[in-house]
Amino acid sequence: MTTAAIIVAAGRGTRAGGDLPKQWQDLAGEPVLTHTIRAFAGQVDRVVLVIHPEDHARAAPYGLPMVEGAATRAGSVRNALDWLEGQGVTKVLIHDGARPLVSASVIGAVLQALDRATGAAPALPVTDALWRGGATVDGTAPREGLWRAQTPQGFRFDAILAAHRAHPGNAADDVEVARWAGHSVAIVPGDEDNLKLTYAQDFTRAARLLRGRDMDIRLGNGYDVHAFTAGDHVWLCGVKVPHGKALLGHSDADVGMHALTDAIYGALAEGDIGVHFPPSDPQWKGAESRIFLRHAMSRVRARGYSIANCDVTLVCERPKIGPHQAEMRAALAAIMGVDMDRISVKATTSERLGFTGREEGIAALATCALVRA
Ligand SMILES: Nc1ccn([C@@H]2O[C@H](COP(=O)(O)OP(=O)(O)OP(=O)(O)O)[C@@H](O)[C@H]2O)c(=O)n1
Ligand SMILES: C[C@](O)(CO)[C@H](O)COP(=O)(O)O
Repeated sequence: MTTAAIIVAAGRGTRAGGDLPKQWQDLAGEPVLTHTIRAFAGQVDRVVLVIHPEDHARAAPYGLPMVEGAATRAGSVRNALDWLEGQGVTKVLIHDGARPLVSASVIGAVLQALDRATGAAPALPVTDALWRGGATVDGTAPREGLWRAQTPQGFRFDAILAAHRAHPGNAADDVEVARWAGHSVAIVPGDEDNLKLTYAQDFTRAARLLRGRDMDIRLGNGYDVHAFTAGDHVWLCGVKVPHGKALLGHSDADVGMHALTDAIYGALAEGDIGVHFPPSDPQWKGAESRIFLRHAMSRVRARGYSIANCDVTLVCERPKIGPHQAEMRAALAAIMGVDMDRISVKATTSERLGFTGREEGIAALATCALVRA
């Protein structure tokens, strides 16, 4: 069984306006047609583009077979069906190049429905009331049983080829052609986001939907403990805090910064501090923990993320953290290169219970949210 998709992109987009036909206009940094073609990658065995002769050079870089369009959409479809004949195609999907947000699940549902039906197409029920009129409402129309048609519209290949060849022409879509030839067409659930770019304002909505779709949010947590040793200060969240003890560690033992750094590595699924800065490596002996945090931040940026927010909790009886809280937030924010309002530092005691309660050491927990838009 061979499946093919015909993407019709030979129209001139007169209703959308602009310097270029709508399928060549920019949508979120790429031509509309690039998004549409990408949606079919891996979904079908073959993709054929139907292109206006003037657009040949623009479409060539896609490296897909190109068929010349006709004066009408139906004529454009017919040219591609003729071209595919004899290539062993059993199921064909016919899709508007101007519907760049079609989802894999809609494509999959149409293909699947073709196992049982000659034709299948996505649609959404009409939910708004329907009126007749112009400047005023002159009447109403029942909406029950009415659907808003989308693409891809899918068919058994031989059936739709024969139907298009016999049809007198100018059908609005391929379902109309198939039904005219006597085939029944199953309706599969459409998708509100699968809009057709028809008018200029449709681009704004499509760009907003694409932005939302691409957003990626990642969460990480970190936990660290350091024991007290003899000394007169501790480093906590980048601040030197006078204290009757010091924290023991291979580096400067900044337990808060370590927990935060691990939370960031965790969000990226890139291990923890020990993986990037092995304690067995003498070069990190006594190292400032800000080196680790800066490295984690460089990984965040390299992967295209930014910090949404971080939250660090220090668990200790003493030193008291409150007087240093603002300075700690400012220090972390400066090292990370983010606004201070994205960084929280807070503290709690463990009610004198456990190792922190006995003042044998300090524990720290951190969470971090990364966002890529
Ligand atoms: N002769 C045509 C007309 C339309 N199409 C394609 O069919 C799809 C849906 O058509 P429509 O939205 O009507 O596009 P245009 O004809 O380009 O728009 P307009 O009617 O505003 O000029 C579009 O991807 C369009 O490129 C085509 O391949 N050949
Ligand atoms: C095929 C179609 O997308 C179904 O909704 C639509 O009919 C084609 O566009 P047009 O605006 O009707 O020309």
